[in-house]
Amino acid sequence: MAGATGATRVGIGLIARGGRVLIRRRPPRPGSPMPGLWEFPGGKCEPGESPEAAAARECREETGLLVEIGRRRRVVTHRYPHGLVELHYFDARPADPGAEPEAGSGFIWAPVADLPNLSFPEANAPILAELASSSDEEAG
Ligand SMILES: Nc1nc2c([nH]c(=O)n2[C@@H]2O[C@H](COP(=O)(O)OP(=O)(O)OP(=O)(O)O)[C@@H](O)[C@H]2O)c(=O)[nH]1
Repeated sequence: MAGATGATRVGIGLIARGGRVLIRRRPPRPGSPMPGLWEFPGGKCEPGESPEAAAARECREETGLLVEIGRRRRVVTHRYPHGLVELHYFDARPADPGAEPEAGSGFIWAPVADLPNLSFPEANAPILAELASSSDEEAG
């Protein structure tokens, strides 16, 4: 869905547990940009859908996990060659604290401290810096 700026709004879930977050490599899909980079679960808002609802829906569809969406950490507007996106990043956690992502979904629990060493889409730079600094605080 296009926002007021003409950007495509995207809801993203930072599903965290014990200092780790769920990420996967972007699968190679026909017409889908940036294959091979790591990503958080998320996707475009459907017409009339809030970024929060999109984040919850995409987390469910992509990881198989029912999640509780928490606070909106950050909104980033970024222009890619494939278009302008407005990324809404939400803290999230599995509704069932012991639940694991669906086998075959490709999602893994990555230590937050490792995220700076992995290649993500460039719009993720600010949220990665924020997550890395909060992991430093926890470690210190
Ligand atoms: N899921 C996800 N999307 C991200 C991240 N970072 C980031 O810039 N994006 C961008 O958010 C946009 C929406 O993601 P999407 O997964 O629905 O897009 P897509 O084009 O792969 O999906 P589609 O095949 O349904 O069109 C894409 O432009 C994607 O590059 C991230 O960490 N996770």
